[in-house]
Amino acid sequence: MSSLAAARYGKDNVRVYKVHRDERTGVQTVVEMTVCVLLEGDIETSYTKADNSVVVATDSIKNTIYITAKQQPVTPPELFGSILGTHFIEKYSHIHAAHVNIVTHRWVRMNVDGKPHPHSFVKESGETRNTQVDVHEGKGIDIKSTIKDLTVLKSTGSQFHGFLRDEFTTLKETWDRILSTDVTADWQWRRFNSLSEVKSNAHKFNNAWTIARNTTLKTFAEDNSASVQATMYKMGEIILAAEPLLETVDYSLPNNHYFEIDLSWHKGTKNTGKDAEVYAPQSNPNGLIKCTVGRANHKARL
Ligand SMILES: O=c1[nH]c(=O)c2[nH]c(=O)[nH]c2[nH]1
Repeated sequence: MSSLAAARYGKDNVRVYKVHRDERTGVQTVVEMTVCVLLEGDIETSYTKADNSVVVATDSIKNTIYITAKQQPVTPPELFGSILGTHFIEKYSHIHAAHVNIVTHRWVRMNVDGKPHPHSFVKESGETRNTQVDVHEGKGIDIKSTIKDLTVLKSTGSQFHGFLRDEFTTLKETWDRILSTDVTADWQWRRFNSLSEVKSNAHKFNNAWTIARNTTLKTFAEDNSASVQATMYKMGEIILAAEPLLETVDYSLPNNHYFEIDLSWHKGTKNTGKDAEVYAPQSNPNGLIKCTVGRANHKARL
């Protein structure tokens, strides 16, 4: 005998673009996002008894995403996700949770001849702004915001020494190395009790994103890094201190290695240590360093 232990379903990879046209100034603003909505509730019989009467078709879920984007603001994404998720639990009495994931692509206004262009944009690298919104009927709304794939490199100002040495160690200590990573930073908001509470705090979402991004870049650039671990912890501390509604800040940082190349085989060319100029960027393997920074009263899960 088996039973359904868990189930959720919905539409993934729904690509949506919305333009706002300011008729007065002629300035247009665009948002492009990729949305996933998964629903949970009294839907067991659709799996166990082929009962489709409880199924809100994933096609209808996609349509709802489009209609909500038309009728409601799509920024900040945390607000749009909350409005969308709340719609499903209010509209369908047998749906008890909606999980909304939004990836917002970075179309940044072009500067042409030093002036912001009214309707032309450039996509800035692979970086995205994401949010995961989980709306739980009768419990509230959990929101996590994310910066994903913000790729950075510093050519000095990073060290790594004093690490444990034993019979498995070959890595040399360094007081000056290249540091590069693809930043994933998440910040978890304390639970919102209702959609109206999300709405009354909506101005904080863009602000927190700006703080998180600026803090990540500034700390990365300015910290004379003892390790990825020590630098990422400093970032998390600063972000938590700046926004009281945040419970935790998470970082996940691959250490994208750049290896020195010994070129002494060519006419005694010096290219190591203080003479190193030409390096070999590595794609794998890479270090992967993660942490969650919480408040002092936050229970650690180490
Ligand atoms: O900043 C670092 N942290 C590590 O844990 C580690 N391990 C390693 O080989 N290089 C590095 N660098």
